[in-house]
Amino acid sequence: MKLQVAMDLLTVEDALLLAGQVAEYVDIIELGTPLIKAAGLSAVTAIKAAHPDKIVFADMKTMDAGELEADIAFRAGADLVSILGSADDSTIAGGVKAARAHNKGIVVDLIGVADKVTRAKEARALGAKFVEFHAGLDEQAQPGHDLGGLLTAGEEARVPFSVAGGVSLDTIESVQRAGADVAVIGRSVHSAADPALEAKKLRAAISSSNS
Ligand SMILES: O=C([C@H](O)CO)[C@H](O)[C@H](O)COP(=O)(O)O
Repeated sequence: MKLQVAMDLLTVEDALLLAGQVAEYVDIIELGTPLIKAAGLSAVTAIKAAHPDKIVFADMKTMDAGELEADIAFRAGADLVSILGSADDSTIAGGVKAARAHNKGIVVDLIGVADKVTRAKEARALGAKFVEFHAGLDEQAQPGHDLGGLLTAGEEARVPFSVAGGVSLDTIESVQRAGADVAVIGRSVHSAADPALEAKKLRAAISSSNS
């Protein structure tokens, strides 16, 4: 299972600092949606230039104009770009067309989708590299939120998938047991007192479960 760490910060400087601290332990560096909205796609370019050996994920959360938005993110240096599962099929297909032109990938984010299993299969059939079973920050803040539902849905869908939604050191092994291809971590790393140490522990937790 790959480890994806989300730079959910607001400036390129802060993102570069965090990426520098954690890159050694991480497979995929995500430029979070708030960062892209605050700083623009220059954030993607800066991170890819600093970490050319890492997979760079632009969390665009595109809802329309899939081909155009994916194209500008790939041109900026992204290897993976997210499109929302709630978007029209043509938006996902447009993003996939751009990804194929750049030899890159689209990730379909199932945030807010009620029937995640069905939409995951549809997204994969449309050409998504993988789908993200995701409970967003607002959903996580609601009483009774539990990662378990996402993991069960991911297992059931039988497509390549990532899991995002408050994943931490306490839960990363359950994400791996569910068969996820990627664990996405935001606050557990960027809000940690020592982000590098947290990323190192997450990497170790994955590695020990592999053996
Ligand atoms: O995608 C995210 C969210 O929608 C804000 O843009 C986060 O990167 C994702 O949820 C991972 O963050 P945590 O939930 O804090 O682990």
